[in-house]
Amino acid sequence: MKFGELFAQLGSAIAAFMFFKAILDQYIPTQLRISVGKHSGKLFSFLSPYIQITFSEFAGERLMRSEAYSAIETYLSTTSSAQARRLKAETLKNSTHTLSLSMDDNEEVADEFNGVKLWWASGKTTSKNQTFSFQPITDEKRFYSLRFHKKHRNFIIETYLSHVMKEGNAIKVKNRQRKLFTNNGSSWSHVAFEHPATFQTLAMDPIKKRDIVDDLTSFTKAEHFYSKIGRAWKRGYLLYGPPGTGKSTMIAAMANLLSYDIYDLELTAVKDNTELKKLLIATSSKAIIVIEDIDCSADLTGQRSPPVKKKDENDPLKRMAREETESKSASKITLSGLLNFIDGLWSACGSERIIVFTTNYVEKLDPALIRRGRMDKHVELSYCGFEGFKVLAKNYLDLERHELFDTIEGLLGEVKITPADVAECLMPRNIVGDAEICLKNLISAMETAAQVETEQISVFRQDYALIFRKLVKFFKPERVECNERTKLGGRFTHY
Ligand SMILES: Nc1ncnc2c1ncn2[C@@H]1O[C@H](COP(=O)(O)OP(=O)(O)OP(=O)(O)O)[C@@H](O)[C@H]1O
Ligand SMILES: [Mg+2]
Repeated sequence: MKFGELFAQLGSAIAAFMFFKAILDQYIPTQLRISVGKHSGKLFSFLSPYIQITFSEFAGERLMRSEAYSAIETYLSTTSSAQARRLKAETLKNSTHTLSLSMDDNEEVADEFNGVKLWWASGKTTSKNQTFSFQPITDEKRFYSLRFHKKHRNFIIETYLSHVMKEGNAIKVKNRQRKLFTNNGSSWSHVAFEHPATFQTLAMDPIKKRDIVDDLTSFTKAEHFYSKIGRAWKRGYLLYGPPGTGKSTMIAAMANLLSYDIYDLELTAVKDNTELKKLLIATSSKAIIVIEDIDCSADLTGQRSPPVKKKDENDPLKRMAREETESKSASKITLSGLLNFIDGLWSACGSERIIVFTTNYVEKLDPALIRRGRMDKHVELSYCGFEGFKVLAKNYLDLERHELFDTIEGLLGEVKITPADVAECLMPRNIVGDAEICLKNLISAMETAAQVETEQISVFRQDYALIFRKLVKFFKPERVECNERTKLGGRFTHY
């Protein structure tokens, strides 16, 4: 058949179809047609064993993107990148170097949960915008639709959908750019939090480390438990130890482990307890609130001013001085203000928060501040042990073993050296075959420290002997004669 004939036949078929459609449209009433359409849809869904749920990007008239839509989009990102043939890529919010992938319009991917198979499809509806414009503006509404067998209706609605929301939000929290806040008066300002510390790179006793990681992870899963026992969902950590033992590094590792923001509270910049309360209310959940060097941060003695004597009250100068002192002390944070911050009624106005105090002098702190229940976990970060050294050697030099390790283990048992100092010795200085030089540097630093320590002990003992002799001479002069003869002081110097 020639092409011209084929074209003519096709044209007459279309004309015949249009003719019959016009007659049908004219003689069959509109109501009947709509009703037939509706019933055929019902008939189809009655016969189909599948149920469909649609999640619109912008629900109703709201201008805000639907939380459910964006949680689904995040939840499906891994499945989409594995299955969809057409994907959309965009950079994550607040991040220029991380891409997020989602399926393009009109794609479908399959998912499986607890052995139940279901399908997610992406789609969009397009409508013309009513506003006047020379350029026709189209309004696109995107949606996801979920299709599953009707026998799984209850399981999907009650279990699967909440799993999708939870997972999607958890992935979002993990991917988001975290923030490091600092307080300026009663408000917070922030920068991006980009500290790379992790528990893997933290040098400390592995059993202690495991315990802390377990404690933190079970805390994040314990929402139900905390509400069951009637406690606010928060946990207090006290990190103490000498400078350079990794307290601040551990806070960064905690934030990275849990994907939390950090609120670094500078107590000295807070005017009073009211301002402290405002700051607390302004913190979000999934956050670590840190007060570093709590012993130096404020005068937290909790002492009240002594009662005013009657004669002082009559003296105008003394009264003025007292009022000035009182007004000054009213603009300071008190111990009770801080205790309220940690576990007063207001402390429960956010959830999933960790409060961390650090100090070099745990013995200086008021016991009320750090009692169990307030600071639930007390963690001592101490001088570098051999296990800690091995972590640093792996991090800094990529070394898991070396013949000098035995010497180092021996010296670490004798000398108090902080992980910060060990790390400094292990820092490669761009020399080829550097690792051994670094280890030798560390050994000589520890040998020097050991020598200094011995000298200090002997000086201390000499001083001690001198003081002892003076005391004895003061109380029992006749015994000193005897002691001098037996060279008591000299014996001390030979220690
Ligand atoms: N336990 C550790 N593991 C790994 N690195 C550590 C550790 N301790 C210290 N460092 C290294 O030493 C540096 C200082 O440590 P960090 O600031 O955490 O000490 P700190 O205990 O907070 O000291 P300070 O009491 O003076 O605040 C860190 O940048 C880190 O590189
Ligand atoms: Mg620190």
